[in-house]
Amino acid sequence: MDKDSQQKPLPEKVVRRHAELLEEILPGFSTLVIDEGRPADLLLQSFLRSRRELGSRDRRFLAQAVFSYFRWYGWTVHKIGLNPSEACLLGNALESTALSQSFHYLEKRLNLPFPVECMGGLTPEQKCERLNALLADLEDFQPLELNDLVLPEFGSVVDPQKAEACIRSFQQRPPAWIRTRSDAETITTALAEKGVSSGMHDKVEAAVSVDPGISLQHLLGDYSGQFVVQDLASQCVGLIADPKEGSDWWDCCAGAGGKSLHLADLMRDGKILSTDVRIPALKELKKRARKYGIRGIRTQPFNATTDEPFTKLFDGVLVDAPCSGWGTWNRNPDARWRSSRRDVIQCATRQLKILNNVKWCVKPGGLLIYAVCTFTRPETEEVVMNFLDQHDDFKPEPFLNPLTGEQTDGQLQIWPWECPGDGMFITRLRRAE
Ligand SMILES: C[S@@+](CC[C@H](N)C(=O)[O-])C[C@H]1O[C@@H](n2cnc3c(N)ncnc32)[C@H](O)[C@@H]1O
Repeated sequence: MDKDSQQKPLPEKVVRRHAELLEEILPGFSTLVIDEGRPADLLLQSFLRSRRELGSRDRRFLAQAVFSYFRWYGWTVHKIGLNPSEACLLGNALESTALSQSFHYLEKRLNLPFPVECMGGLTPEQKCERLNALLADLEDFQPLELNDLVLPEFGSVVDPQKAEACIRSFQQRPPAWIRTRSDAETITTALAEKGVSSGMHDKVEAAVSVDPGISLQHLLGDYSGQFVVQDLASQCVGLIADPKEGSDWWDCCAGAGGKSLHLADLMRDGKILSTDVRIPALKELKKRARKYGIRGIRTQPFNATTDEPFTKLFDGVLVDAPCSGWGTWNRNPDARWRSSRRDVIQCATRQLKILNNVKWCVKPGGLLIYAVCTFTRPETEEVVMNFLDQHDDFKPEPFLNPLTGEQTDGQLQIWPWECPGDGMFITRLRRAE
């Protein structure tokens, strides 16, 4: 049941407004996301900026509705052929245990040719079976399959043993993760005092999970320097890099610095050069480092595919490479309709290019860490295999899986359901002395 349905009844004009808002935005959003590849969250942000009169309840309703629309789009629009408002209603029913007042109103306005059942408690397979039974009598109906929830080419670049489990995990929003910078208990206690339940990870000491959609910055304002919002799989990258105290690292695709900040916290007194092609992201990184009182991070624009590598050598180089991002589809349900096998292949080419370019900056005996938030074979094991084929001075170095404590052979695929959270592939390579 969503938050609206737990609160006091909404006035009729609000539920009508919700239905009208969906009718207004969904057709345009569909075109922009599906045909032009624009991210749904940015479209929504921009729409909400243009409609300042909408309150937090309306915003929450729209965000939830838009994301559930894209999450089930493969069945509701592609396969069943519903119009956007109908598809949004069915998408919401598929992930709720009861329709909110606004969706109830929408249901009455629409005239779906089958009964709308709430299936929030069912597994994706059970939902599939139930919908197939409900829709069986519709003219020209083709039975739904789990595979319809992603593009047909999905299976061509993913381990066939894992493909269905991946799709299943995309249909559910994972928790949000915090990396605590002091002790996890202080943060979980502070959250409990605000009535928010949270969980500590049993292996990754700093990691705390909370329900998605909670405004942590707002709730934990007094503790703002003591935690970083960072997905659990992303925290594993820093733990696997395991930088030594006082060492000197280069984070060559640093973005806004999630991993640079983690490396800095882990190494204490070390030095990090954080580079990226995006100058605004580096400015944000600087701002975040100041907020956390972290010194020792220097930023510099750098194009890791085309710029000459530095002459300086580092104890470690982290390549958190630009990738297809398929590992994040449970958080960004529209992203699966904006990416293709072609993107995966292009990303893999760029990833190998980056590794080949920056490897010269790893000291003899130093580390090269390669990470991507995806699980497609061309961007993970194949990139590493191609790199190792060309550079026999680098060898995979075994490490312990931070999530389980089990030994790996130097590379780890974290699947989205394992954290649960983002999927991430991480390799630790040691350069020969
Ligand atoms: C996965 S994101 C990095 C996320 C970041 N490390 C973090 O933990 O927050 C990949 C980054 O690579 C950057 N990038 C893309 N192409 C690049 C290039 N040719 N050279 C350097 N950085 C690049 C993107 O701007 C993006 O910030």
